[in-house]
Amino acid sequence: MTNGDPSTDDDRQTGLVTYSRTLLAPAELARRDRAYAALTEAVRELCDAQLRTEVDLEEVGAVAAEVRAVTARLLTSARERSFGIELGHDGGAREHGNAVLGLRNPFACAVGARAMFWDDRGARATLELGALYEGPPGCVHGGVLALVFDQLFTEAAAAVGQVGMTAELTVAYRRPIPLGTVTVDAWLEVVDGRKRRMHATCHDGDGNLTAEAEALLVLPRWLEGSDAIWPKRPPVDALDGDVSLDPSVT
Ligand SMILES: CCCCCCCC(=O)SCCNC(=O)CCNC(=O)[C@H](O)C(C)(C)COP(=O)(O)OP(=O)(O)OC[C@H]1O[C@@H](n2cnc3c(N)ncnc32)[C@H](O)[C@@H]1OP(=O)(O)O
Repeated sequence: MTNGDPSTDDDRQTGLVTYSRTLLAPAELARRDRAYAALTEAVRELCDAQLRTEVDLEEVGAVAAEVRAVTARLLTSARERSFGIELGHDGGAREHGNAVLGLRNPFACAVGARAMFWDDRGARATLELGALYEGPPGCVHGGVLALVFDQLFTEAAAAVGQVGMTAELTVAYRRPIPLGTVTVDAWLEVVDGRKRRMHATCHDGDGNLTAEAEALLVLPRWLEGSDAIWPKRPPVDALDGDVSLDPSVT
């Protein structure tokens, strides 16, 4: 079974999680990552522009035709299915299709330098949630925040070597979150066999606590004893300095 991408080897199946290993040299991998990251950012900017544009309808029609032409160009060579998990040379996961942090996913909101980092206690994301993520007028959609919490729990669990799948997720929304900068911190509280109990907070750009979340992650039975527990590491446009995780945002 192959994933349709000649730059990776055959897929490995571990329970439900399918992953592949890159065959590309590190320098070539980095070159490609930068190119795809630039394309993703350009598409994200397009999405924001199309949401907010007020150009006349004739121009809207012309732009729609141009965008369809560009889409057809990209599809002249494309994977047959979703990105999945690809392992890099260091064994780290390249989850480039991930809905929150995927380098090649224009919907992802935790992409880019300083967006996501990990330490020996958990994970933090500092995100710019703009007009594309609106729920209540001028505020972040509650479901988008739940999505971000879910990913942060996975990141925090991986950072401390206690991966698991989300079995339960509870969010307490304490105050509306203005669109703009939000900071989410997640950490492990208790390990009980295959069960990991997690906690997380969300602060707005002014440092106000806006939401808290709890989750139960369970290491699936089929993943016990597997080597598919990958290290976390900075994205391609790596952090430009040491940033330590502090659960209390100041
Ligand atoms: C591994 C990293 C992959 C990346 C993860 C990315 C993060 C995500 O978004 S995950 C996506 C959303 N979540 C899912 O799809 C999970 C779907 N559910 C499942 O796959 C399974 O139900 C799973 C893995 C949670 C548990 O299955 P399984 O390994 O068979 O566990 P099982 O033996 O039934 O239960 C183990 C323990 O967990 C408890 N448990 C399991 N599910 C739940 C639950 N929903 N609520 C409360 N407790 C639960 C059981 O009661 C049991 O407890 P105890 O040991 O005290 O008896």
